[in-house]
Amino acid sequence: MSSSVEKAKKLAAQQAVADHFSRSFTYVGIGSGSTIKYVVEAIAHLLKGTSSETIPAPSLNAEAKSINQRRPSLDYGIAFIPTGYQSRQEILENGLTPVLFDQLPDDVTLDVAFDGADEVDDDLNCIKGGGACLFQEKLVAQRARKFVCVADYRKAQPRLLTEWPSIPIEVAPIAAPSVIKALRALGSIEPALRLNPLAKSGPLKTDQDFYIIDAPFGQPLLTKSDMEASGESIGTSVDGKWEVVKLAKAIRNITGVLEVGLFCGYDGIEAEELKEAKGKGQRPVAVYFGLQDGSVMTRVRKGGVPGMKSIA
Ligand SMILES: O=C[C@H](O)[C@H](O)[C@H](O)COP(=O)(O)O
Repeated sequence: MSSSVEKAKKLAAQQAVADHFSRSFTYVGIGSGSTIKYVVEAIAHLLKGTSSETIPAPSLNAEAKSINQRRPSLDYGIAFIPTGYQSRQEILENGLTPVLFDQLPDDVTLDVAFDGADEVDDDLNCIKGGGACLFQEKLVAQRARKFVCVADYRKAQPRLLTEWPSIPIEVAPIAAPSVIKALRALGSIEPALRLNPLAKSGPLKTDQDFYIIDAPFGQPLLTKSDMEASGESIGTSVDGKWEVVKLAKAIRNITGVLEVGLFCGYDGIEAEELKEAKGKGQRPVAVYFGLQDGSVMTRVRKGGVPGMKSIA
């Protein structure tokens, strides 16, 4: 990987952490991939020199106290919720405390969740799963008060499937052939089971021991703005092109699909569009892109983040 790309990831991560992380937080979601490691490093750097003892007891809410009682070693009073094996390792290697998603008290909402993305459109819909993580990432993102993405300049595109070639889909192994058939019927061109880098090892397995199918669709996906411009409503397609929410819903409805790597949907509309499926989509409130010139570009949800200018 070129050093300019790595530098871009790091700068974006540092800016995202500066804008969206606080020492007073109790629950922080940590995504997967090569960019998230810079987020964890930036958080650890910020927390360095702050011991758990220096956090005044009243700043911890009831749930945190309860976790602390069960886990006296919760460093800095913050539980970091991983989205898979690599994510957990990043948390541990930076001296922070992972708490698994299924150990969270029922009524807890994460203060923030950070993650990477493979491609982000103008409306902040994302493709994720390029590194075979998407199911736990969606669980964690949906549980967070705010979901923030961090990426390098290559990921900023006007529409999804502009440069990123396909949509990652996590499927039950036994259903892989029938899901591939169903994806073809939806118009996917040569959907393929993702193999291990060492092909003789067979299909790549996710953290859930499921498979990933990568599904190309030939044309960029339409956004809400496209639908408004064409006078069509969200959830329909225009000239045979898929609108992102409609496609996410159609893929989720295929038997054998655990989750689709489209983090999408629009406030008020996403719930309606996706309620027959397995939950609503999830767009980030803000995406930070590290640029080649050493600056950071931010796309923010319309009407979106307290204290931040809305530009998307
Ligand atoms: O499966 C992987 C995750 O969705 C990643 O967050 C995504 O692929 C971005 O990864 P990276 O930061 O390595 O570009």
